[in-house]
Amino acid sequence: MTMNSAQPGRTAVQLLDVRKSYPSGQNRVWALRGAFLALAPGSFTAIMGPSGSGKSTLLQCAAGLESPDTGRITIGDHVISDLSPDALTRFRREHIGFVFQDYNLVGHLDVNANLALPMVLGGEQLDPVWGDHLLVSVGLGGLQSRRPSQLSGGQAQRVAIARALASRPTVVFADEPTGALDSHTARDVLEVFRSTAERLRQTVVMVTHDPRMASTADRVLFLADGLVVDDMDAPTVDGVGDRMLALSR
Ligand SMILES: Nc1ncnc2c1ncn2[C@@H]1O[C@H](COP(=O)(O)OP(=O)(O)OP(=O)(O)O)[C@@H](O)[C@H]1O
Repeated sequence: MTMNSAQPGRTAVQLLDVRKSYPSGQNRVWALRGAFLALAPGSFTAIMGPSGSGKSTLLQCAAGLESPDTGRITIGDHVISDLSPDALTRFRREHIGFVFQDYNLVGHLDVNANLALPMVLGGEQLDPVWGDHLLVSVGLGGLQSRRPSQLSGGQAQRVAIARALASRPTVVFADEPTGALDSHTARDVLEVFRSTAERLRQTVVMVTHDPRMASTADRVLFLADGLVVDDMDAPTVDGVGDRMLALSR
């Protein structure tokens, strides 16, 4: 399959010729210059590329957090780039999870309240049995009453992962979810993320700078200058490292 051959409905995430620019003084800087991608349902994909190549912009556009200037973005059967801002917010709440690098937990709320927060903001309740199940799945059973300041970095990121999964989204995006963790904790957290998402049959898209993290994915997409320039199935640490070295030259 080429990167742009998949049809809507048979992919979990599809970008067709997505362009995105930001104002920069009198000019505009092009973060995405015509990005194509098609990701299979249930797949775990890593996005890599040199600094400034457009990884975060791609993730934010695909997750509906930023609007593209032009191009089409599809999640499942829904063309989200055509949705009104209100409809997009509703769609995001129901179908999309997002894990931020710096956890984004609310300091004065305990783990349980942080877990439920996105759903509560959307006017829904988190089923407590499901909430407990998620926390146990990410290895945090019994820590429901802790505040973020009473958690290690790895534990805080596990809460952030559980929170992204709480509404049972079909797709979970993660922007350097292990970037703030030491390598041992990072591997551990990623394994929990992967196995939990696998059990829930979710599609995961993760930006990372680390070839070791990328090599745990089913597939790695490489960005350069706002374009998806390469992809690698069954990645290895050395293979990913070599490809990154070639892109940085
Ligand atoms: N809000 C913004 N305003 C202006 N320019 C932006 C904005 N966000 C991104 N850019 C620019 O768009 C380009 C792509 O940025 P982006 O953050 O998507 O790249 P990246 O590959 O994620 O980089 P990094 O690995 O350093 O995080 C860069 O030139 C960046 O400076």
